[in-house]
Amino acid sequence: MSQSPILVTGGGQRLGRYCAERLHDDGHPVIITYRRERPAIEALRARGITALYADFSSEAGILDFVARLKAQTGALRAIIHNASHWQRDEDSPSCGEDFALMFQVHMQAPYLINLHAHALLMACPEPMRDIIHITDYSAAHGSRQHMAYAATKAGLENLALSMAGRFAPDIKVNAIAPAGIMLNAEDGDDYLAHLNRRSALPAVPGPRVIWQGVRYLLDSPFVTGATLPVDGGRHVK
Ligand SMILES: NC(=O)C1=CN([C@@H]2O[C@H](COP(=O)(O)OP(=O)(O)OC[C@H]3O[C@@H](n4cnc5c(N)ncnc54)[C@H](OP(=O)(O)O)[C@@H]3O)[C@@H](O)[C@H]2O)C=CC1
Ligand SMILES: Nc1nc2c(c(=O)[nH]1)N=C([C@H](O)[C@@H](O)CO)CN2
Repeated sequence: MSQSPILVTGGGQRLGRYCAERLHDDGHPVIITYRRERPAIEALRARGITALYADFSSEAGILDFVARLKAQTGALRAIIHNASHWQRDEDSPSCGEDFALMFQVHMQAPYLINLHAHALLMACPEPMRDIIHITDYSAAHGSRQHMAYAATKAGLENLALSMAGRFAPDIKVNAIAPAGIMLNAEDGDDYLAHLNRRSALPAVPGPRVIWQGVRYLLDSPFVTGATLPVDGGRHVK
């Protein structure tokens, strides 16, 4: 039986790309979304991964993507909502726009895609179907420097709870709440030290720990409505 594809939003780099490549290695057909054409996207295509353009910054952009997704496939094994805009709370005139953008990407896109792609998941003939929301440790704990980001990730986490109840028993819906997984180019040694001070286990483990969570949730027939913390035990530090 040919397998139905797994959709990874924002799969062109870092955690999303790593999970997309491991899913492909495991034999799943994979569809990723990207905004910016670049060599990494071409490299993924060369591996046989389908790349669809998507800009989730507006409802029209989300619905445009859904239409192209439906033209691409008649079924989905899973949807992994990884796409994210990470922005500090700036004391600037644009802070309202920043909040709105993170609402669009972290909440409206997963909400609309899950509802409009529900039929694609239901068309999957495999025994299990999944939705996984990649949230953040800060969703349950807040963040003094990333309030809008944390609030919209909390909304994403709450959507997973609601949709787990709405879509059961046909589709499992879970969240993974990471913290301090990968650094960014601008992060220096002082920031790494900061992350290690906040973590009970050595911080910045890299994307494999998120992939392990994704694989676990996809393979577990009895887990839904859960949030898997992948945060180095930050809450016990
Ligand atoms: N890295 C870490 O340590 C942690 C990560 N997380 C979460 O894990 C997930 C992956 O993290 P990471 O790989 O670092 O994330 P990145 O910020 O590196 O990548 C996010 C992806 O989302 C896409 N994206 C951003 N804005 C939009 C938009 N408006 N429309 C469509 N796509 C968009 C980007 O696509 P493109 O590049 O094509 O523009 C990008 O590839 C995220 O949800 C993040 O919040 C949580 C805690 C820690
Ligand atoms: N979309 C993103 N969200 C987050 C990132 C990121 O790079 N992109 N990074 C974090 C980490 O906790 C950061 O502190 C270490 O790089 C949180 N969310």
